[in-house]
This record gives sequence, structure tokens and C-alpha cells, in this order.
Amino acid sequence: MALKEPPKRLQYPLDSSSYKLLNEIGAGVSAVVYKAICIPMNSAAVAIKSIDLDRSRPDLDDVRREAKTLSLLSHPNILKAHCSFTVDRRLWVVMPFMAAGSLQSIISHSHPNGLTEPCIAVVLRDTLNALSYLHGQGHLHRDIKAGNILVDTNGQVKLADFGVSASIYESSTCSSSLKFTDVAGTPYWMAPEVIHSHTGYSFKADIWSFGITALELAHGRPPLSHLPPSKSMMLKITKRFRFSDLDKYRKGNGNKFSKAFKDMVASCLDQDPSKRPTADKLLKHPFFKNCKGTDFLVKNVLLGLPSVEKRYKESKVNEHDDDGGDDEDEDPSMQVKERRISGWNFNQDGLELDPVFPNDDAGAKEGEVGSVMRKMEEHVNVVGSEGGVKKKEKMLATLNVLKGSLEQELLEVKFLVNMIRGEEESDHHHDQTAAAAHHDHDQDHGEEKEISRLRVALENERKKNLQLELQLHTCKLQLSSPLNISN
Ligand SMILES: Nc1ncnc2c1ncn2[C@@H]1O[C@H](COP(=O)(O)OP(=O)(O)OP(=O)(O)O)[C@@H](O)[C@H]1O
Repeated sequence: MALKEPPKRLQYPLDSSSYKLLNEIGAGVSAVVYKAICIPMNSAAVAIKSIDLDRSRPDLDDVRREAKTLSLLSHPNILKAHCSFTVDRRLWVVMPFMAAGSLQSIISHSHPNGLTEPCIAVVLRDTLNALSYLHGQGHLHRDIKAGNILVDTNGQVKLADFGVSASIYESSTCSSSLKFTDVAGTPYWMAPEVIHSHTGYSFKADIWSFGITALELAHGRPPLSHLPPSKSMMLKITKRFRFSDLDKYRKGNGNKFSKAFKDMVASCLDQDPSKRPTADKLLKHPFFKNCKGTDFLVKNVLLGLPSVEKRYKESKVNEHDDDGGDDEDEDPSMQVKERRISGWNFNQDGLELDPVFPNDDAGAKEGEVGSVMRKMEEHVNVVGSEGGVKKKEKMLATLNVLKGSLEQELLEVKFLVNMIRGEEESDHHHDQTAAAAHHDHDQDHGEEKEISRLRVALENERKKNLQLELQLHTCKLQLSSPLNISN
């Protein structure tokens, strides 16, 4: 008996002229997503993500490696790209069109205060199915969030955007203990060990982001998301926290959630990664026990939802109306209310994150300069691993110059302090001799000169710091963009 041939996968064309772009349906930092049709495929609907390679990872080898990795993955809750190819300096990723769009676009349009628990359970269960498969294959997603969970009109849920995903077995950023050290993902959803990446992180970082995604679905946005998006990650997450914003974020709606849900989220948001459950274990959590089917999602969330293109168009209009909001410019009167935080703890009753202040954290005793240097080094890791060795070397050279100059500055400040101390002592003998007074006058003059020279040096240093922050922010913007998928 002749063996049956396995069904052939449809080969989507690799040239842009075979596709017709219809509408813009989304945009990330360096990518635009379109609804399109593939003309030779009976005008089948597709989504095309067009990634600006100049603003994204320029390393095409990385793109190829990821494409190869993704081609080996196959799971009903994972969105696989049909194909990808370059069009000028852009990478086009052709994907199945998920007509309801992402959960983020759904909640921001129709459920700004969050979804109900039974709906959350359905989407989280399917996301966990995808995660469990992914982790079982040795992959981390590294960017779990509602914006990367796509939904079809029949309620099917798929995890998408493997731009920063990585294989624990292949990555060069992975140490022998199967841990990553580069910062990847989107700040609000990042696990503490990813932000403080010198300690290394692994699968459990996805579980933290999964917990944050649960909060995002419950509240309509992730914790801390009120902080201005234009600020660098380190300012956003670890350095400053506004009390006024904390109050804004707290709506006191923690009581409307079940104990099972709070317990499930709390387990994901344990500061200690080893205490967070695996995706497999989470699937067995009581919260998912009486989980409904996808039709429940259709009835309660998708019915009556405007099309993804219409929602996107509306969101653009609203965004435009919101321009001139207060987020970008900090109100100076607010600054007194800012305090450094070193992390946060999950507050199970209120279903929210509480800031942890530095006295609880030995690491926070570290000096400001040391802390800035350490953070910058972490960012160098980001740039190095994502942007290529050259960028890393350049960044390191800049940082070494900064470090040298800060050390020099420290010596000069010490010198100045000693000089002033000396002056205080010499005050006791000030009137003793005219010759000494004359000498003091010369010394005062010299000190004044020295102080103004140091002031200028300090000002220059501040400017340099600012410039570096801007550079780092640019790198961050490049890195937070979704990257390349292909089959
Ligand atoms: N395959 C798809 N089918 C339908 N809609 C899609 C598809 N891919 C993306 N979209 C829509 O486009 C939006 C933007 O997608 P993109 O992947 O750029 O978003 P993001 O993950 O929110 O951004 P970023 O990854 O840059 O933070 C999504 O929120 C979703 O609504």
C-alpha cells in the first residue's frame, strides 16, 4: 500500500508584489503591522509586520537563527509566521491574520478597566499551554504581555512575537548554568532578575511576565504603566517612583477578584524565581479548574467588537487628542514626592505591586555613581548582545572614559574637602602673622579658582551623563521592538 504524502505546507511568496497592503492595524517601536492580502493565495487575508531594520537589530544572522528556531516550533497556541523576506531596509514578516487583534488592543478599546475573571482564565490558560510547550522545547519567550497574545474571531488564542525569544541551549548570552544575562523584553513586564541581569535569569522570568500580564488583563494596564514611556528603563523601573502615581494606579478594586486568582498571580510574582511555579504546574492551579471554552470568549468579549483596523484607527485619533498631556514633562513640584525604590512586592489583597524602599535592600546602599555604572553596564549587555559586538565595544569605551573621569572627579573632590578642612584649622591661627594672612589670601584665590574649575568639570560630567542616558534610551527603544520571525 502506497504511503500517503504528508500535506504540503503552503509556500507563501517571498516578494512584496504578491501582497496588497490594506490597512495599518498596529505599530510598535520600530515596526508597523498591516492587514494585507496575498494575491496568488486567493487573496487570503494575512498580517504583515514590517520591521525597520535600521531601528531594530541589524544583525541578520540573528534573524536567520530565530527564523530557523521558530520553524521547528509547532503548537496550536503559538502563532507561526508564513514567511519573511526583506524589502529594502525593512523585514516583512507575513503571518496569519488574527482578526480580533491582540488582547491589549481589545482591552484598551472595550475593557479599559479589565476583563472578568472567567475571560481572563480562558486566555491565560491558552497562553500557559503555549508557554509550557515553549519551555519544554528549551525556549524562553521573554516578552509575554497582552500585546503579544493574539485572538481570532473564533476565540482562538495564540502567543506571538518571538522577536526577543531565545533558546536556552543556543544563546551566546547564556551562561553554563543555563541562565541569560542580557536585558530583553518590555520594561513593565520584566522580572526583577532580568532588570538586575547580572544575577542571570531563566524560564521563571517568563512566569513573572505572565503574572504581570494577568494584572494587565485584570486592571486594564500593567502596574507602573503610568510612568512616562519616554523615560529610560532604569528610571522607569528601579530608580524613582511617584507617590501621586501610586495613588492614581490604586483603584482599590482588588476585592472584586477571587482568592484563587490572587493566589495564582502572587505565586508568579514571587521575588525569588525558584519559588515561582513552572508553566505546567500553573496549569494545574485551582484558578484554571472550571475554565470555560473559547466560545465563552466569543460571547463575552468578541461579539460586537469593532474590527482591529477600526480600533487601531480610533486609537490613533485618541492618541492625537491626548497630545500635550502631562506625562512627558515632569511637574517640578512632583519631584519632592519622588523616592528611590529598589523593587516591589506583590500585595495580594489589593492585587497590586507595592514599592520596596532602599532601606530594605542592601544593594541600595551602593553609591549613586556605582549604581549608575552598574545599570549602564547592564545596558551595555543589552546593546552588546542585541546590537552586535561593535556597538558593545563602542559603548564600553564610552563607559570606561566616563568611569575614568568620575574616578578623577572623586580624587578632586577629596582633595577639595581636605583643602577646606585645612582651611578651617588654619582659621585658628589666622591672625598670627601678616605673612600668613598674605599667604591665605593667595590660597583663597587659588581655592576659588579650583572650585570654579571643578564646577565646570561637574557640569560637563552631568552633560555627558545626560547624553549617555539618551544613548541608552535610544538603544532601549531599538531593543524593545519586536523582532524577526519566519518559518
Ligand atoms: N497577526 C496579527 N493579526 C492581527 N493583528 C495583529 C497581528 N499582529 C499584530 N497585530 C496587531 O498589531 C498590534 C501591534 O503589533 P506589534 O507586534 O507591533 O505590537 P506590540 O507587541 O504591542 O508592540 P511591541 O512588540 O513593539 O511592544 C497588535 O497589538 C495587534 O493588535
